[in-house]
Amino acid sequence: MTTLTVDAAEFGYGDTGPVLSGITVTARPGEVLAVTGTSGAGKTTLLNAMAGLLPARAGTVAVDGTPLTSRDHAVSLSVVLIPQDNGLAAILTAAENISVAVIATGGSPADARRRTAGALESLGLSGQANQLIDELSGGQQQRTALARGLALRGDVVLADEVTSELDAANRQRVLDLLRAEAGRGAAVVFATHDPEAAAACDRELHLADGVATWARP
Ligand SMILES: Nc1ncnc2c1ncn2[C@@H]1O[C@H](COP(=O)(O)OP(=O)(O)OP(=O)(O)O)[C@@H](O)[C@H]1O
Repeated sequence: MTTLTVDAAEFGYGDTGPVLSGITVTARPGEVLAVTGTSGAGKTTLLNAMAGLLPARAGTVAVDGTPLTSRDHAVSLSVVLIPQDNGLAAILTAAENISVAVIATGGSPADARRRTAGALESLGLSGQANQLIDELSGGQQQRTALARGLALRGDVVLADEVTSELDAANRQRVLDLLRAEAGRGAAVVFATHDPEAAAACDRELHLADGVATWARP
């Protein structure tokens, strides 16, 4: 069971002013935490910082008390990021994208085969396993990225706008899968601008004007 804590943190880019400041939030095992806000509010900024991609200018981002130093460090602590832009390799198939990620994080080839098939099936993509990413629709690509994230079985799962291109049935399927991730003990953080999706989460942190407030603590 792993807890990710952001404490009195400030985040920004280059020498420009802060995007977010005074951010304090804990992602707890067994919970789905929604991070909401309008476009540009800083949802991706916060999730990238939680993933170890963006250092805090002030304050800390820590996993079980250990401050994150880099993305590699976060990966070693089982922090999985499902990025907004999918991050899939276009020259690989859907199944290969997932298998490579499982093997890169220490899984055996047999693990990779089993987890890839399971993750694709859970997202309704068994029929797309051997298609190249470029041959998939935007929503299928988004579900493939999610399948890859789920196959990694992270202790912390950061899902950035993973329902933005999905129809209602697939959105519900994804919300159920994020809930299942929490059910196996992961700390799940889900960035979304969709109020209905946020309502399905346990707590909601709202970002606006560079600060965070609890819409539902
Ligand atoms: N790499 C970057 N360099 C400079 N500024 C950036 C960078 N990434 C994001 N920003 C700025 O940080 C602010 C927050 O952006 P961010 O992508 O975190 O918002 P968001 O809430 O995820 O938006 P959306 O819902 O549109 O994805 C914006 O003003 C954006 O222009």
